[in-house]
Amino acid sequence: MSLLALQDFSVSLAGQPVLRDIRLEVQPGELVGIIGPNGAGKTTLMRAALGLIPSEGHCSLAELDDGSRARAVAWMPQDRTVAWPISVEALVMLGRMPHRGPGLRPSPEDRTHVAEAIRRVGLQGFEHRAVTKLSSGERTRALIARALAQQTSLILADEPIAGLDPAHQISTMETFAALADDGRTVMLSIHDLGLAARHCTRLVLLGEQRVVADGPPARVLSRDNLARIFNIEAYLSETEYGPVYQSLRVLGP
Ligand SMILES: Nc1ncnc2c1ncn2[C@@H]1O[C@H](COP(=O)(O)OP(=O)(O)OP(=O)(O)O)[C@@H](O)[C@H]1O
Repeated sequence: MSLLALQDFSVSLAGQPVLRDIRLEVQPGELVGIIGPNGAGKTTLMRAALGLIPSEGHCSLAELDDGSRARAVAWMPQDRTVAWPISVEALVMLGRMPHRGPGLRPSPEDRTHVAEAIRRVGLQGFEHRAVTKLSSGERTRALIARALAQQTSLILADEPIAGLDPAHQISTMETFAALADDGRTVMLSIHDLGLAARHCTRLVLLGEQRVVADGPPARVLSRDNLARIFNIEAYLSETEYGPVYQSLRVLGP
């Protein structure tokens, strides 16, 4: 059974339709990249699926009560603001909140998950640094660690690799791929179509308020889809490293 299933799912913002009749079912073991031009509705799709903004139609997550949803789904928003100067360790520990009662001290298991999440994003040695004193990429990685520490079946992440250096973009995508290999599900929005093609098991292309294409990266990143939705021509080839993609040129004015 899929944890995330959307049917006849529509969202309007300020009276304007943004997404119409979305049908999307995500299975365990998938690393799903949500792609589409600026304004296509990637953030809106994830926020509405989480119930953060109103929607119409069916969303399986809406059937969960708040506590169950917090134990089932981790959310990493695009806004990386952390208002308080708490330590990296304390920020990542917030990911454990759904697993223990309010006011209870972290268990050894909580501490293990936090340490492991910090290790996975390469922030060992930063545990006691205030989050407000991190670089923007380091703060992004701390927020990814918070989502990892939550130990959920599903992670939704809004442009998690934006602003990361190349090595950390790759290692973050590899971390998500490893989670998917373990039977968890990761759905992320992403503008880097090269990394999307290389690491995602499935791409969902949003455009014209709908799902334009949904499937393996090579099929979704077709010449026609790239021209019609992104207005670009690109190079895409299957290589010994997997699919290699490069945007080449804008097609029209
Ligand atoms: N609060 C809001 N009120 C009205 N319209 C909004 C609001 N938030 C977003 N929109 C509009 O909804 C559409 C989808 O926005 P959304 O942020 O989901 O796009 P996106 O695909 O995530 O874009 P980007 O790639 O730029 O992050 C856009 O046209 C945007 O202008």
